[in-house]
Amino acid sequence: MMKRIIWVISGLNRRMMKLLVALALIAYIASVWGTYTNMRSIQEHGEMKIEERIDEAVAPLREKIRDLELSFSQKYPPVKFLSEKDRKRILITGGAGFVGSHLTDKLMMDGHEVTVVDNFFTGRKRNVEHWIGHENFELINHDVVEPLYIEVDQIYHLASPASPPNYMYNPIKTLKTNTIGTLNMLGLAKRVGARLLLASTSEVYGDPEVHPQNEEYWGHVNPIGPRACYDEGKRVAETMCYAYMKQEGVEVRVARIFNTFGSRMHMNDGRVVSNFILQALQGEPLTVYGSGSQTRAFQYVSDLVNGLVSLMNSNISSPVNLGNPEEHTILEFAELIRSLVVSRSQIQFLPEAQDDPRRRRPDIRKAKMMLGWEPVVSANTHWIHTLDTKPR
Ligand SMILES: O=C(O)[C@H]1O[C@H](OP(=O)(O)OP(=O)(O)OC[C@H]2O[C@@H](n3ccc(=O)[nH]c3=O)[C@H](O)[C@@H]2O)[C@H](O)[C@@H](O)[C@@H]1O
Repeated sequence: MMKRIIWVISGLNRRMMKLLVALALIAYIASVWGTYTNMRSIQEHGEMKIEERIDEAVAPLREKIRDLELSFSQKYPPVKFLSEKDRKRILITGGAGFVGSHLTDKLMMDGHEVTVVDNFFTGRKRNVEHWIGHENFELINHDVVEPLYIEVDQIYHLASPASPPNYMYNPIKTLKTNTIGTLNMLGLAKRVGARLLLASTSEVYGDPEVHPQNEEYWGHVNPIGPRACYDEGKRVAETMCYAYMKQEGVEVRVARIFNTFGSRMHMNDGRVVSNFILQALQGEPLTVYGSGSQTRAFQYVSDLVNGLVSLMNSNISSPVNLGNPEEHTILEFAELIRSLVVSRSQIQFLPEAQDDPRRRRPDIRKAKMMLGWEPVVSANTHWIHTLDTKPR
């Protein structure tokens, strides 16, 4: 009997055991599955959390980048689109200077690719800073006295100090810039097959015996005077252009630029326009050198820039005068500035500058006839903008 009971119990136990083992197995599998799914959800949750955190941290940066991109694309003056065929690669030496920066504006706005080269002796970065970062624009800090190797289609060679106090300050540097600098640029033009426009000057006529000055006149320059570094430097630069044209077939253009004024002239430039305006604004005496009977004719910078571009794209290789023939004595000019600024400044007569040209006025018939160019801006309305630095 006892055996039977034990057998029943053990039979029961065996079945129970099986049941218990099965249950334990199921529980184990369930728990393993649960842990696995739990772990996956924790992991997924964790990954999501990390992503969320990264997103949170990056979002303000993304916004900043978007703002920057927007401000970049908005800050440039409007630029025309030019097809590959019409778009030129243009180098402007002295492109951060007074005339150079206005030329840069014009060529950029016309849709060309512009490389400005300047050693910042008289040029200023801020004259072209509104183009920095634009895909068509490049600024290179370089002195043209050193050779330059770049690929371009046209070269506007403007690099040189132009104000008498500036060019007389370091006459050897002025000579090197106008001679070695011009040789380097003509060498570049020859190598890459570019056309070069030289910014020459009315100073090649010196203290002229012919009035008004036309392009046929050979000039009257003192080769050993204080202005010679500039006058003779520009004269030999012209000579170099025609030697390269004749011997190497380089396409050259020569603009003889007469007195020019406009925004971005530096207030310490030392030329008469900025001197008189600054003196009148500060109520200081207007410094007239000599009797003030010497004459000049002033053109506004936008007229000059249009003339330069039109000459570059013409087929005229001989020199062309670019200037406004409206002539004033320096004394008349001092009085005009005084009345425009409504200033109580006195006029102070100082000793005459050595070799100062007594008369200067361009004969612009050639430019009118061959380029269809003439000044359109009446100088009088623009004197006051001279010391502005903003794009205008
Ligand atoms: O303005 C320009 O674009 C030209 O300026 C200068 O030629 P310059 O005519 O001697 O220029 P200024 O220094 O402005 O002198 C003009 C006249 O004003 C007189 N001046 C100048 C400054 C001053 O404070 N007071 C004064 O009476 C000068 O003696 C000169 O007779 C440069 O030499 C040229 O290359 C340049 O093209």
